[in-house]
Amino acid sequence: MAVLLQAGATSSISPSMSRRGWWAERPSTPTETPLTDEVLALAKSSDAVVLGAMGGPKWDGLDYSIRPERALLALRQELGLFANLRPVKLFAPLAQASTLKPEVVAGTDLLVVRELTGGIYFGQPKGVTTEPDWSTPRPEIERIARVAFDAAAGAAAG
Ligand SMILES: CC(C)[C@H](C(=O)O)[C@@H](O)C(=O)O
Repeated sequence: MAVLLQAGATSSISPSMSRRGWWAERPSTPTETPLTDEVLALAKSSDAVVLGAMGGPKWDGLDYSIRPERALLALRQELGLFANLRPVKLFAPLAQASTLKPEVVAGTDLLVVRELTGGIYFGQPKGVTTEPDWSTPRPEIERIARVAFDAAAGAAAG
């Protein structure tokens, strides 16, 4: 947030930020949902949501319904954030820090595109079938493929 505020201070963008969520406000022993209706409404009315890393051993014993990552999953679903872009780029000076041989990682520059709101991500439908119903997954697959191919086309164009 400090970086974003600094960026705002030196540009024409003036971010107004609100740090919310139980992990931000009451990180001791939460007993309620990690994403309240109020915080969700705030997220929906915002131009952007910055979500930092969450979770940790401290919260491992919590019931699944109130674990920190439930907020992450709910935000993704409620905001329709289906495309997750995870760039993997090797900075040459860090090649020696990799567990892989430098000659193997040299030049690594790729983008992992991950679907985050569809039935497949949430493990739906459950069970095993020899004749899957593609009516729902097909649009989900097409939209994430479009994001991936657009990114690839953009990268190829330089
Ligand atoms: C919390 C977990 C379900 C989530 C995921 O794997 O989707 C997170 O680890 C991530 O990488 O965004």
